[in-house]
Amino acid sequence: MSSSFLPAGRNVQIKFNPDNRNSDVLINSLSDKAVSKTTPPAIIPSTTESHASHSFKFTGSHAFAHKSQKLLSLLRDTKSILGSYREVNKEKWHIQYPFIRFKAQSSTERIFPKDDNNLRSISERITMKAEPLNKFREQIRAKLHAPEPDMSSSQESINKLNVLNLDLKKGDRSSAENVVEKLDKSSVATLLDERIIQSIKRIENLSSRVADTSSKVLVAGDVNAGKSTFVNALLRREIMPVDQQPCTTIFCEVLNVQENSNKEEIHAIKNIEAYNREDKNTYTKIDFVNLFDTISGGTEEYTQLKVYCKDKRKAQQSLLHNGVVDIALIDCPGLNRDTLKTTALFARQEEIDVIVFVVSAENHFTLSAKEFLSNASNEKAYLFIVVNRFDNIRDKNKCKRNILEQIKEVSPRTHEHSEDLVHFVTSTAIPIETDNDESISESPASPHTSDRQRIEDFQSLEESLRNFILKKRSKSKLAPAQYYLENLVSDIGVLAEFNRSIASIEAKTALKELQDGERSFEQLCNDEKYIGAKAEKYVEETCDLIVRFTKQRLEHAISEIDKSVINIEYPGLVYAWAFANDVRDIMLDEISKEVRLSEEFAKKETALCISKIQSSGENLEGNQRQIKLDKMYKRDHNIISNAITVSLSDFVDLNFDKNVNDGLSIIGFSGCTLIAVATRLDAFSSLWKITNFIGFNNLRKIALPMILIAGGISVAYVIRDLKRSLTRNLARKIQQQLAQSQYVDIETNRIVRQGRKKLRLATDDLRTRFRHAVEEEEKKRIVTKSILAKSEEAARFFEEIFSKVESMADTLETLGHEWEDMDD
Ligand SMILES: Nc1nc2c(ncn2[C@@H]2O[C@H](COP(=O)(O)OP(=O)(O)OP(=O)(O)O)[C@@H](O)[C@H]2O)c(=O)[nH]1
Repeated sequence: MSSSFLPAGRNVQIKFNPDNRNSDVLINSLSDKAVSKTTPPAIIPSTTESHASHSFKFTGSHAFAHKSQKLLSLLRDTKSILGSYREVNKEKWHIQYPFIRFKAQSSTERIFPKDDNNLRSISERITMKAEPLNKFREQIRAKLHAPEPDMSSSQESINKLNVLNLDLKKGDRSSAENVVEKLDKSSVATLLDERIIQSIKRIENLSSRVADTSSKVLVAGDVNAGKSTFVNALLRREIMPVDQQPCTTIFCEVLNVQENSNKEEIHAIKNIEAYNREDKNTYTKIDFVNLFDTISGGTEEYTQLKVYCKDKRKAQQSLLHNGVVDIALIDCPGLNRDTLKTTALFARQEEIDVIVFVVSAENHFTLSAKEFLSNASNEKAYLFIVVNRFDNIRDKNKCKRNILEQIKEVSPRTHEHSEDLVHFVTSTAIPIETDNDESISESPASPHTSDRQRIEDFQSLEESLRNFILKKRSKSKLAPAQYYLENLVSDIGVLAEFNRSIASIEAKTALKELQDGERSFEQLCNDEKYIGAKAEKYVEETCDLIVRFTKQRLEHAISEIDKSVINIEYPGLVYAWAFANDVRDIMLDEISKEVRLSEEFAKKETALCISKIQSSGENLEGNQRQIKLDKMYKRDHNIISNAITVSLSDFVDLNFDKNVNDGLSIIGFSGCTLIAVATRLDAFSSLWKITNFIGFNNLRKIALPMILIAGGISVAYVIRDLKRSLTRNLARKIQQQLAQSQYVDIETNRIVRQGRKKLRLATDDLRTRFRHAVEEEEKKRIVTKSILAKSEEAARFFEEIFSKVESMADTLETLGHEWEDMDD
C-alpha cells in the first residue's frame, strides 16, 4: 500500500534541508530521550560507502537513525494535528467529507456534498482561484476532483481517503450508499471522531515501534552445524557452550549487558510470558560456569535462557550494542524432528526481525533444514544463510555451487541476493577473547593467508548481517510508520482542503448576506419610519373625513328637521296631541337615521383606511391582524327621544306671524288655550270652568260675544296654523335641546372615536410587524456574523493544517523507501 502522491521506491540519501522549515522544527522538537537513544555515533560508516557492491542499497545506520527520529517527530506532529481535528470537529466545525457522485457533475460540484444544494449553488458562483499550486496541493485537489467512474458513492469517499475513511460498509453496497446519503454533519463528525481515535492509537503503537531500538536475530540450523560457535564468533567471546556432541537443548537469547543494568547474568526462565528481569521470582539465576550443564544437561525445567553479556568491541564493530539497534541473538537447539516445530514457531514470532540459518558446509541441508527454510522463507521472504565449517571443504567452488542450488530451491529470493545473504565462513577462525584478554585482535600474530581470508570473510558477513538487520528493521519498524503517515497526511490534506473550500465559501456567502442584510436593514428602518408616518396620516385623514361627514350630515339634518314632517298629514284637532308626538318622533328618527348613515360611512372609510395601512406593510413577514368592524357601532342611538317631550307651548308659535295684530294674538292665544284645554278636557267642562271664572252675568254681557268671536277666530286660526306652529316649535325645541347637549359634537366624537380605535389596531399591528421584522433582521445578522466568524476561523485553521501537512509530505518524500525491494 503506497501513497499515491509520494513517489515509491526511491533510494534517497537523506540530506537535511535547512530551508525546510518543518524539518527544522521536527528535528528540534525531538525529545532528548529519542535523540540520545537513537542517534548513532558519528563514526559509524555508511554501508553504502564501504560496501558499494551490495545490490541491497541501504543508506546505513546513520540514515536509519535519522529516519527514525524524523518519523517519530512526524508521528508526534500528526498526532497533535489529529488532536486539533478532534477538538475542532467537536466544538467548532463539523468536519465534512467529500461524499460525491462524480458521474455527470461539473468540476465545481465535485468538491461539494451532493445533498447540499445551498453550497452547490454557491459553488457555481465561486470559481477556484488560479493560484500557483505546489505539488502536494495539486495532488490533493486532483484527488478531490478526480472522477472514478465505476465507483459507488460509498466507495468514492473511501478511495479519496486511505485511513480516515468512514466505516459505512455495514450492510451491502446499496445500503452503504443510503447511509452516505442520509448522514448529517453531526453523524459524520461522530464517525470521524471514532476514526481519529483509532488513528491516534495506531500512531501511538507505531511510535513505540519506531522508538523501540531492539531487534532479535534467530540463529537456527542443523545439529552440530556450529551455531553456538558462530554466535561466539559474533560476540568474540566464549559464551555459548560448544561441543562435538549435540548440546543446545533450549533457546538461549544473548543480550547486551546494558539491558540488565550492566550486570552479566544468566536467567533461566520457566514461563517466558511471565518473565520480568526485575522480578527474581520469574527466573533462576545461573552461573556462567554452569551454562553448559544447563543447556546440555537435558533438564526440561527451563524453556528459555537469557544471557546478558558484555561485548567489549567498539560500537561500530559490536553487533549486540552498535549504537543504533540493540541486537539480541537467539541460539536455537539444533533442528531435528523434535525441535523443528518449536523452532518454526519461534521463528514466526513478530519480534524476530532476521533469521540466520547456519548450515554445515560438510553436510549441506538436511530434510528438517529444508522444511524449516521453506516455511521460514514464506514467512520472512529473505533469510540470512551462514555456510559454516567451510575450512573443512576442499573443493570450495563445487560446495558453493551445490549449496546455492539448494538455497534456490528453498528460498529463491534469498538466492537472488546470495551475494549479500549467503556467506561461506569458518567460525572457528575468529579469535575469541579469553578471560585475560583486554582487547581482541582481529589479526592473528602470524596469520596464514587462509586465516586472514577467513577472518575477512567473517567480517564481510558481519557487515552484511548488520546491514540486513538494519534494513529488515526499517522494513518491519519504520516502513509501517512511513506508509501509514503518508496515507494519513494525504487524508488530513484532503479533509483540510475540502473543508477549507467549504469554509471559504460559507464565509463569502455569510459576508454577502451580511452586506445585503445591512442594506435591507437600513431599508427596513426607513420603511418603518416612512410607512408608520404614512399610516398615521391615513388615520388622521380618515378621521377628519368621518368628522366632517358626520358633522355636516347631522347639522344639516337638525337644521332641516322641520322638513322631515312636511308630508305628514294633520289628522285634525281632536288628534292634535298625538300628532304632535308623532311629529317629534319623526323628527328624532330623522336625526337617528343620519347618525346611522354617518356610522356606515365611518365604517366604510375605516375599512378602506385599514386596507391601505395593511397593504403598506404587505411585504413584511407574518400574518396581518384581522380587524372586525361588524360590531363597531352597536348601541341604540335614539338617545334624545326621552329627553324631548311635547308641551302646550309647542302648539303656539309666539313669534310666528308678524302680520297678525296683538289682539288677534291674544284672541288667538285664548282660542288656542281653549283648544288646548278642549283637547285635554271635554268641551263642556271647559266652558263650565271659564264661566265660573269670570262670572256668569259678566260673561253674558261682555265676554261672551268676545269669546265667541275669539273662539271663532281661534278655531279658524288653529285649523289654519296648528301643524305649521307645532312643527316649527318642535323643530326649534329639538334644535335647542340638541344644541344645548352638544349632541352633534358628542355623536361625531363617538363615531370617529370608534373608527380611530379600529384604525389604531391596524397601525399598532403594522408597527408590531415592523418591530418584529427589525428584530428578526437583527437576529439574522447576529447569526450570520457568527457563521462568518466561524467559517473564517475554520478556513484559517484548515489552511494552517494544510500548510503543515504539505511540509510533512515533503519531509516524508525525502525519507524515501529503501525497503521497496524487500517485499515480504
Ligand atoms: N572445523 C570447524 N569446526 C567447527 C566450525 N564451527 C564449529 N565447529 C565445530 O563443530 C562442533 C559443533 O559446534 P557447535 O557450535 O556446538 O554446534 P551447534 O550447532 O551449536 O550444536 P548444537 O547446538 O548442539 O546443535 C564443535 O566441535 C565446533 O568446534 C568451523 O567453522 N570449522
